[in-house]
Amino acid sequence: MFSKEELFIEAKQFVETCYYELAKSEQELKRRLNEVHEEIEQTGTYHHTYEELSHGAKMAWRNSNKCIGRLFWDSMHVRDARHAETTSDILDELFDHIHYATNAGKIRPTITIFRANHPSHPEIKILNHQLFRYAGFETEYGIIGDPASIEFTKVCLDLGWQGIRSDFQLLPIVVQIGEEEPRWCTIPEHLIEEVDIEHPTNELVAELELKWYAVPIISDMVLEIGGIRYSAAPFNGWYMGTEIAARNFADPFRYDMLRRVAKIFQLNQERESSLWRDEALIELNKAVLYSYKKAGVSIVDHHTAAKQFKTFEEKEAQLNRDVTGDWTWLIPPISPATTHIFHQQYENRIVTPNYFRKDELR
Ligand code: HEM
Ligand SMILES: N/C(=N/c1cccc(CO[C@@H]2CCNC2)c1)c1cccs1
Repeated sequence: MFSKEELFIEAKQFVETCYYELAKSEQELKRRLNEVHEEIEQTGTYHHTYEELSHGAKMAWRNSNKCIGRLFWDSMHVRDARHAETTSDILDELFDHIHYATNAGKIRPTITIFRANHPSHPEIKILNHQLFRYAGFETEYGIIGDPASIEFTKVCLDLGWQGIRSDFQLLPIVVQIGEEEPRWCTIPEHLIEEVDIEHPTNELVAELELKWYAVPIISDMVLEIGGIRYSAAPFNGWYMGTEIAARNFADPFRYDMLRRVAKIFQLNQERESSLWRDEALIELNKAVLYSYKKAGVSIVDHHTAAKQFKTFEEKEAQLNRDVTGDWTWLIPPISPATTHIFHQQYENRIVTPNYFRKDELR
C-alpha cells in the first residue's frame, strides 16, 4: 500500500498525463487535482471517474511491455463493475463480459474492472489464471488434460467441483470475497465457444481431436492506475496462433503433441537434423490458424501481429511517446527472425498505468 503522500504523487502523475491525452483544459486539471488531493487527505484513497478508469486501463495496455498486440490499445471496451458486491453480482458481470467479448467470434478486446482493494471492504479475488482454461489431472496412468492446470484443478476439486477426467474439461470460475469460502461456478453452455482443430490439406489431423477455447481472458493480473490497484480486472483480446500451436499444444510440459503430429505427416523422427520438430510445428500452426478462421473466430498470425506492432511503434513515435518492450516476450516462438522485432532493441522500462503479475507488484 502507498502512504498518502506517495499516493498523491502517483495520482498527480496519472491525472496530468490522462487529462493531457484527453485534451482537457488546465482549469479542469487543476480542479480535479484539488479534488483528488482532498479525497486522499480525508480518506487515504481516491476514486477514479469512469473516464479516468477507462483511459487508464487503455494506457495500461499501451504500456504492457510483453504485449505484441498493442496497436489496438485505444479501442478496448471498458466495463465498470465497481458496484458489484456479491459473488452472484460478480459472476453475472463475468458472464456478461464473456458474452460481450465473444461477439459470436468477432472478438472485442474488453476489460471488466471490479472495485479496488480498500480497508473498508473485503478484497474481490478471481482465483483463475484465465476464465477459460482446461483442467489437468494427475492419475496413475499419467496426466490427463493441461498439466499447467494441475494445481488449480486440485483447488476446484477440494471446493467440491467434479469435472470429467478428459483432455479438454473446462474449469469452473472461482470467486472469493475477503476471507469467505471461495465460490465456484461452471460457465453456462451457451457462453462457451470452442474451435475444433483441423488441417487445411491433411484430414488425419482432425483425428487427434484437438480443440481450444475461442477467447483468452486473463483474470490473475493487477491493473494499477495512479496508485490504485484493481486486483480483479479480467481482460481479453484474441489469440496469436503461435500461443496455441507453438506453446499450449507443443510444449513437452503442456499437451506435448509434436511427435503425434510428426507421425501423421510421416516425418523422420530418428534424427534431429531432419527438422521433424520444426515441420510438425509449422503444420500445427497452419492447422490452428485455418481452424479459427474457418470457425469465424478472431485470431492473428505472428507475421501480421508483428506488422501491426510496427505500425504501433510508428504511431507512438508520431505522438512523441517512447515504446517500451520486453524483447524476450515480444518475439514470437517460431520464425522470430522473420519479424522486425527480432532485429530491434526495446527498453524494458516499467511505466504506469500497467498490468502486473501478483508477484511483480512494486
Ligand atoms: C487484441 C489482441 C491481443 C493479442 C494478439 C495479444 C498478444 C499477446 C501475446 C502473444 C502475449 C504473450 C503471451 C505469452 O507469451 O504467454 C501477450 C502478453 C500480454 N498482453 Fe497482449 N494481446 C492482445 C490484447 C491484449 C489486451 C486487450 C491486453 C490488456 C488490456 C493485453 C495485455 C497483455 C499483457 C499484460 C501481457 C503480458 C502477460 C504476462 O506478463 O504474463 N494484451 N499479448
Ligand atoms: N492473446 C493473449 N495472450 C496472452 C496475454 C497475456 C498473458 C497470456 C498468458 O500468459 C501466461 C503466463 C506466462 N505465459 C502464459 C496470454 C491475450 C490474453 C488476454 C488478452 S490478450
